[in-house]
Amino acid sequence: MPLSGWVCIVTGASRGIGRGIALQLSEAGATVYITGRQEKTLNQTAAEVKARGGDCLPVICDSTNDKDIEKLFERIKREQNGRLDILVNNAYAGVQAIFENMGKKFWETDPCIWDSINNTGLRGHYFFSVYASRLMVAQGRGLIVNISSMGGLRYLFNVPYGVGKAACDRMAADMAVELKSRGVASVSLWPGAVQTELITQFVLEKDTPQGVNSKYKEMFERGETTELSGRCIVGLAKDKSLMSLTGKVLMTCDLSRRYGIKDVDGRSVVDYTSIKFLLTQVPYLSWLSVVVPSFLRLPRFVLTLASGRF
Ligand SMILES: NC(=O)c1ccc[n+]([C@@H]2O[C@H](COP(=O)([O-])OP(=O)(O)OC[C@H]3O[C@@H](n4cnc5c(N)ncnc54)[C@H](O)[C@@H]3O)[C@@H](O)[C@H]2O)c1
Repeated sequence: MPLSGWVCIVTGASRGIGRGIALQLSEAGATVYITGRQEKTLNQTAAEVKARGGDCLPVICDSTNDKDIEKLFERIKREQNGRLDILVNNAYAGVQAIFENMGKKFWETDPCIWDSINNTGLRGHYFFSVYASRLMVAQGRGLIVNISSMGGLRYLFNVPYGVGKAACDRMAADMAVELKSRGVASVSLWPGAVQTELITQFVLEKDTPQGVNSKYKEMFERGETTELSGRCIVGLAKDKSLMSLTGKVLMTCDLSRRYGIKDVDGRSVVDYTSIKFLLTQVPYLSWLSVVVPSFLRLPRFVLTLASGRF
C-alpha cells in the first residue's frame, strides 16, 4: 500500500477522470476526500471505492462556491490534524458545453460558455490550491496536480477551453516557483484522450458525432481509461525525484513509461509524442509509421516551439 496513511483530495470525482483518480489513490491506501455537487453520484463513487477495500469520504462541495471550499478545508484540518498530502484539481463543468457548441466560432457562441468552462475548471482550482498550500506549507511537503490537457499548447475545441488549459499549466508552474523552497510540488498533468462516460455519450456512441471529425473519434476509440491518470499520480507521489519535476507539464504517456505502468485494462498507453504515432496522423505519410521504431520521440523543445508564441 504505497500511500497508506496519506490524505488526498480529488475534486469532481463523481464521474470521469476524477472518479478514476479517486479509485486509484484509495486502492494505493490513501484516505481520499472526494468532492462534487450531487450526493447520489458522489456516493456511487464512494461505494465503488469501498467495494475495492479503499477509504473515501464524499463531500458535497461545489467548486464555484467559496464557502463550500473553505468548509472542506476546515473539516480536513479537524479530522486529519491538518494533514494533506495530495490535492488533485480535476472538477470540470465544460464538457457538455464544448460538445454542444463544437464547430462554432467564439463570436457565434454565448459568451457565458467562458463561465461553464473556466469557473469550476480554473478559478475553482486556484481556490483549492490556496487552502491546500496553507496546510502543505505548514507540514513542509505535499503535491498539487492540475488536470489539464494538450489544449494548453495550442488551439483545441474553442477559445475558452485553450485559454483555461494554458492557464492551468501556467498556474502549476507559477505556484511551483513559490512552493518549491517549502517542499511542496505543483504540476500540470495532461491525460491523452480518455474514455469517460460523457465522451462515450457524445462521441463513441454516435456514428457521426456533431462537429467531431473521424480523427478525433479514432483517438477516443484508442483512448485511456479514466483510471490511468490515477495510476500516474500514485507513481509521481512516490517518485524520489518529484521536486525535479515541479512546475512542469507532465503527460500520462511519459509517466506511464517512467513508472512502467500499463492501463488498468492491460492495454499499453498511446504515446502521443512518438514519431510513429505522429506519422499515423499525417495523410500520405502514415505508411512510414510501420517502419519507424516506437522509441523515437519528439524532443520536448519541439513541443515548446509548437505553441507558436514567438
Ligand atoms: N475526457 C478527456 O478525454 C480528457 C482528456 C484530457 C484532459 N481532460 C481534462 O480532465 C478534466 C476532467 O474531465 P472529464 O472528462 O473527466 O470531465 P467530466 O465532465 O466527465 O467530469 C467532471 C467532474 O467534475 C464534476 N463537477 C462539475 N462541476 C463541478 C462543480 N462546480 N463542483 C464540483 N464538481 C464539479 C462533475 O460532476 C464530474 O464529476 C478536465 O479538466 C478535462 O479537460 C479530459
